[in-house]
Amino acid sequence: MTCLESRLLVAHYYPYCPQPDLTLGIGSHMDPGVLTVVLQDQVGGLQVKHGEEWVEVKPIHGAIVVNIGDLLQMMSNDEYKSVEHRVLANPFREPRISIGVFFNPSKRGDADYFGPVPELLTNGKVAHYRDFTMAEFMGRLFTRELGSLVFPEIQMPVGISVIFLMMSNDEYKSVEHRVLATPSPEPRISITVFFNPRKRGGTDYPFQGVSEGFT
Ligand SMILES: O=C(O)CCC(=O)C(=O)O
Ligand SMILES: [Fe+2]
Repeated sequence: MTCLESRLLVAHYYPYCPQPDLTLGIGSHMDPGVLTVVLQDQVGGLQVKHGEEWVEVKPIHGAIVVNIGDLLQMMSNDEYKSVEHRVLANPFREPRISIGVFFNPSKRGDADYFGPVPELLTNGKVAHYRDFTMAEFMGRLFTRELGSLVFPEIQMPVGISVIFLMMSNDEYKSVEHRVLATPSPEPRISITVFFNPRKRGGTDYPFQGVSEGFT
């Protein structure tokens, strides 16, 4: 896969902070690219968010930390999740040093599209993201909220219908949902595509589990 050719090395220096409770070394964020490889020294302070908890990434001599970024989350169609992380302010009397290498695609032309890789969209799997160019991606990078995906709005909600629920024998759940009345002065517009079986004859029983579901 050609999406790691561009590499950016960033060295961080976190000086001793006398009041570490009042600030952070690096605020909560998700790396935008494909992968980040981080080498940290023995001081510590890197944390990843796991559920609602911040978990320390303890320094292990010789070990590297590999972060999944937004692009890999989108290319993997959510098989891998971009990890929210931060660095605490350094309360120790020695500086903390870390080195991050950010891996990104180098193809940045108007015809170079990124998105869920087609190989992952077999067996009826639906793309959670639409394709986008790197120009579009970079354009939104600095306007996103920290700790959120670069393309939150590109994420397409996929509703699982009752028929699909029965065909999957409850592997997938039909999702109850609603739309609030819009409080903003501008109208809200959304477009929904409903996918359904075409065969509707009295003898068409191609849907495994459907008959069971109706009994
Ligand atoms: O200093 C670290 O351990 C992590 C730095 C980081 O998260 C980043 O550069 O994106
Ligand atoms: Fe980071």
